[in-house]
Amino acid sequence: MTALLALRGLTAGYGGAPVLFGVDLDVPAGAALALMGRNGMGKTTTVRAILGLVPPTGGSRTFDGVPLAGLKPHRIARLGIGLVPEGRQIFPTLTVEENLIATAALPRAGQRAWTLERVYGLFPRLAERRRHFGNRISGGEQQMLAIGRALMTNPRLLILDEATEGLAPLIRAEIWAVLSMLKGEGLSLIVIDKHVSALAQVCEQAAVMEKGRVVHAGPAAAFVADAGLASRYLGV
Ligand SMILES: Nc1ncnc2c1ncn2[C@@H]1O[C@H](COP(=O)(O)OP(=O)(O)OP(=O)(O)O)[C@@H](O)[C@H]1O
Repeated sequence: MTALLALRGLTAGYGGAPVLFGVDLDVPAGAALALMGRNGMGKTTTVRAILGLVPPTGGSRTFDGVPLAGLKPHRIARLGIGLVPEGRQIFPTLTVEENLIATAALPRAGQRAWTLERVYGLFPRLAERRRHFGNRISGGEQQMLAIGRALMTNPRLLILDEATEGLAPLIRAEIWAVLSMLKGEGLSLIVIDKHVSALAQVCEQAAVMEKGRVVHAGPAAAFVADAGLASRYLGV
């Protein structure tokens, strides 16, 4: 089966300093992949390189069989890759509703479209805060907004970079429940997060990065079950 997203030998860096040294990664359609690794190993850079936000210097990226080389980030996003970026990047001077509308894109044929109502159904707190400015809502609400905003682009693959970082346990649980539901509806996911057991509840696949390469890939449940792997690769 062709992967929805396939990376082969992807290299990238910042200002001539290489960070990715040949990343190989597959995300089959409908699958959820946990992307793990210690700080600074290249997870965020991989995500940024997928979207062309950091220009790759070598290797290949394909999404649904389409080569991404040479495409601008907004074109790549329009193919159906939604990003919930590290740090949320909410527009502070737009309201919750305006944030959701700002990036909305048309669905693909046969896709059940994301609407304001559907996002509010997923996160009722956002409906209550719809007229509040982005910088006047809590961190948890901002994270829900970042997810809702990415969903409004009608993605086929949703990438979440540290989406539960710094959030209270109850809010984290709400976000994990939403991710499970989205996966259940057939959305493909790449999830970067430090909470390994929660990751394994949502993701069936795990990949671990070390120094700009994927050094382990396999079932997430097996990774969690083997304390030696977590200790070796994550230091936990
Ligand atoms: N904008 C940047 N300019 C220069 N170097 C950077 C930049 N962003 C990241 N790096 C470097 O690239 C390497 C990989 O960072 P990256 O953020 O991709 O790692 P990560 O696995 O996502 O870790 P973290 O969990 O800390 O975000 C690190 O050495 C980091 O210092």
